[in-house]
Amino acid sequence: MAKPVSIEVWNPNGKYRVISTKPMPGTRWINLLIEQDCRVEICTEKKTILSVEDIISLIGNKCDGVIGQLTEDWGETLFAALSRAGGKAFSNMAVGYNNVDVNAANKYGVAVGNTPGVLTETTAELAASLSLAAARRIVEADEFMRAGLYDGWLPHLFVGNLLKGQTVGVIGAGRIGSAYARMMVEGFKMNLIYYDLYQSTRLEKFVTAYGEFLKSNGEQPVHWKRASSMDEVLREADVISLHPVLDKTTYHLINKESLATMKKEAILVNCSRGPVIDEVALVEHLKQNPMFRVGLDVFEDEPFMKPGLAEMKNAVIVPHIASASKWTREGMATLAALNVLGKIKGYPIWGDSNRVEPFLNESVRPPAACPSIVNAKALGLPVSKL
Ligand SMILES: NC(=O)c1ccc[n+]([C@@H]2O[C@H](COP(=O)([O-])OP(=O)(O)OC[C@H]3O[C@@H](n4cnc5c(N)ncnc54)[C@H](O)[C@@H]3O)[C@@H](O)[C@H]2O)c1
Ligand SMILES: O=C(O)[C@H](O)CO
Repeated sequence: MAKPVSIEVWNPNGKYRVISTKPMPGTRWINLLIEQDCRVEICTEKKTILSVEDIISLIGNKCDGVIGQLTEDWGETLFAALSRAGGKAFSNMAVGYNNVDVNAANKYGVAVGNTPGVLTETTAELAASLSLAAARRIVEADEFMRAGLYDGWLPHLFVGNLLKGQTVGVIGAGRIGSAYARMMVEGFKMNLIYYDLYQSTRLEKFVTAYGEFLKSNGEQPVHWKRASSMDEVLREADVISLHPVLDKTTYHLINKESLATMKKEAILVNCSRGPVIDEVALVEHLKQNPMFRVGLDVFEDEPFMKPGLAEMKNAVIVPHIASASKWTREGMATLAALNVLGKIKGYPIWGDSNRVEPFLNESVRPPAACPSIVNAKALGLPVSKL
C-alpha cells in the first residue's frame, strides 16, 4: 500500500478531478481549470522526484487528467492506473516527452500533451549564455575574483575565444536550435553550419538576408551551410550547440569518436537532453583537452553528474534551467493545463502547435482547443478549424 501524498485542493466541488504532480508557477492555469468546473489537486510533497507509486496514490480511484513533470516515468503502469480511474488526459509541463511511453498512452486511449513554442526563445537564450560563458571563461573568472586572487590586470589573464567571424554549429535546427542559431549569427556575426533531418529554409533565408545587410554596410557578410552529416558540423564548427529531441537516433550522438573529430579548442553546449552526450567520454575528453570547453544544462543521469565532471574547470554547469524565465514557466503551466482541460471537455486539437500565442494572451479567453497533443493522430482526435 503506497503512502498517501500531501495535496492542496482548489475548488473542492468541481466536477472533473485534475491533478498536478507539482506546484506550478502563476495562478492563471489554476483559474482556467476552476472556471471550467475542475477540482484541482496539487501535490505538495517535499521530495523533488515523485515515484510511480506516489503518482498512483495521487491518481486514486477517480481522476480525469494529470499534469506531470519530465522527472516522472510515465509508462504502462501509470497510464493503466489513470485509465482505471477514468482519466483520458495527461500533459507534460515540458516540450520534450522522452519520459513518456506514447505507445502505452495510445493503448489506454490517453492523450499526451506537451508545451512547445513558449519556451523556444528562453531556452535558446540560455544556450547562448552558456556559449558565451564558456567562450569567455566567465565562471572561472568569477570564482577567481571571489577567492580574492585578482591582484591586477595581466595580458594573459583569462584569455578566451572571440566568437565574431567564427562558425556556430547547430545539431537539431528545430524551434530552439533555429532560435539559437539566429541569436549567434545576428548577435555575434558568426557563420552557421547546421545538421537536421529537415531543411530549415526560414533559417537559411534569415542568414542570407543578414549577410546581405552586413555587406551593404561594408562589413564582412555571414554565411550558412546545411551539412550533409553531423560529422561535418563537428569538424568545421567552433561552437556547437545540441538541440535535437532525445530518441534512439540521438542517444550518445556525442561520444568518444565524435568528440575526437571536434576542434581542440571547440565549445560544446547541451540544452537538449543529457543522454545525447556520453558523459563519461566527455569527462575524459575535457581532461585530455583543457582548451576544449562545454556548457551543460542537462546531464546523463539527472540529477547526478558522472564522476569528475564537477571538478572540470573547462565545464560550465547549470541545473536544467534553460526554460526558467517567469513568463515561460507560467506559459508552460497554462499550456499543460489547457491540454488536459481541452481533452476533458472534448475540444479539438489546435492546428499549429508552433503557434501557441493565442493561449498565452491573458486578456482574452483561450481558444476552445488543446494547444499540443503529441499522439492526436494515433488517437484520431479532430483538428480545430479556428
Ligand atoms: N534544457 C531545457 O530546459 C530544455 C528546454 C526545452 C527543450 N529542451 C529539449 O530540446 C528539444 C528540442 O525542442 P524543440 O522545441 O526545438 O523541438 P523541435 O521538434 O522543434 O526540434 C527538434 C529538431 O531535432 C531534429 N532531429 C531529430 N532527430 C535528429 C537527429 N537524429 N539528428 C539531427 N536532428 C534531429 C528534428 O528534425 C527537429 O528539427 C526537446 O525535445 C527537449 O528535449 C530542453
Ligand atoms: O523539455 C523541456 O521543456 C525542458 O527540458 C524543460 O523546460
